Amino acid sequence: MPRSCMARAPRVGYAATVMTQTLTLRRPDDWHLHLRDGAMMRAVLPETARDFARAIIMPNLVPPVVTSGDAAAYRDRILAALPAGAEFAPLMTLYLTEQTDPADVVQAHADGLIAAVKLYPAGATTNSASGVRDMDKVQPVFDAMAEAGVPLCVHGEVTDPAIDIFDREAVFIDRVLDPIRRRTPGLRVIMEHITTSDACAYVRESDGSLGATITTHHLLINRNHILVGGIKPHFYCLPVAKRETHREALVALATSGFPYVFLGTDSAPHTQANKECACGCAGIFSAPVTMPWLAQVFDEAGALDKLEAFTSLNGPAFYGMSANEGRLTLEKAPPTGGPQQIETPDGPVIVFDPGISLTWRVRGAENGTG
Ligand SMILES: NC(=O)N[C@@H](CC(=O)O)C(=O)O
Ligand SMILES: [Zn+2]
Ligand SMILES: [Zn+2]
Repeated sequence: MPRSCMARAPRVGYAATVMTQTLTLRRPDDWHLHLRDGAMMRAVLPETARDFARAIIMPNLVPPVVTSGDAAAYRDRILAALPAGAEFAPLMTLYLTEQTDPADVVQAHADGLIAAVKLYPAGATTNSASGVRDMDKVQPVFDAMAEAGVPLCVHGEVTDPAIDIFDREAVFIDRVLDPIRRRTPGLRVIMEHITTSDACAYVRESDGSLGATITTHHLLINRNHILVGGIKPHFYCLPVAKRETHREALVALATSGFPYVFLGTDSAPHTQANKECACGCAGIFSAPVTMPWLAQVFDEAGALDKLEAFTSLNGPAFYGMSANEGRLTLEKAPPTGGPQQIETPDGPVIVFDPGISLTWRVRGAENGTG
């Protein structure tokens, strides 16, 4: 990739102080992850399984994971691709369509096959063409989910072409999300990959039925990183990064210890060729470097004591699961120069690099049950 074109961040960088500080956390989980399928999945899966014990697996394959049968087959392909000795559990999701059968959803959840259902407004993001156009058509599914306690993960952006791309998340809250929640009492909702102070304010009002995930990259980049000094396709994702005040609101919320906010990396691999082209795909691949970058963000915010809540405690609590017994240790020391890209048979996938120096690294993981 054209490293010379990578952002030198216009905002103040982090100090590169070298100390022998360590931080041991319960092993983290990733509550929003794209593993894809086939050769790409085999290439990226070890990058998540190394640091994370569990991940919510996004269902936006082509074709999508729409039935319990699809989810079981996809889960088996993931388990078969795990490196020997890896302790990693994929938490499966179903892709909500206007044809989704409420009974299939409820049964799949009762069987422990799925952890959640995913709502993509049709056309909102990568591989969302089969998503929902008319929310009324899926109300019976929402009602059944509320009754059975099945969480709903949401890509929260409107697709109305009249709405500016930077406003699509805030408008979604008012026009779509809040109405769904009002007409479906008891429905547990996760607003995924939030990017705005509007979403932060909305989730802060939660009574426990609404949670939110925040990605690694939205804690580190703003829209200037994408657009100033040349267009940077590796910083392009959806929802698109917003202005700096929004990033600051996200950091404040993530580092606050607020119980209904947790990590969802949205690590979304696309090949370099599919990112660096005339119509580059949305998605940032952060799995290999997420934990060091998060340590740096929390360190800089003076909130290292809140990192474990964000990565390892709040998510399982929201989903009604136990925290992991294993541990992950990070150390404040210069990174050992991990790979800047992952090789796949389809071509390289570039690893997220916000263009400032990284001062934390993962020392290692100790597994435990759970
Ligand atoms: N976040 C992204 O920019 N892309 C994701 C889809 C998504 O999570 O919206 C992908 O599948 O590539
Ligand atoms: Zn999304
Ligand atoms: Zn995603």
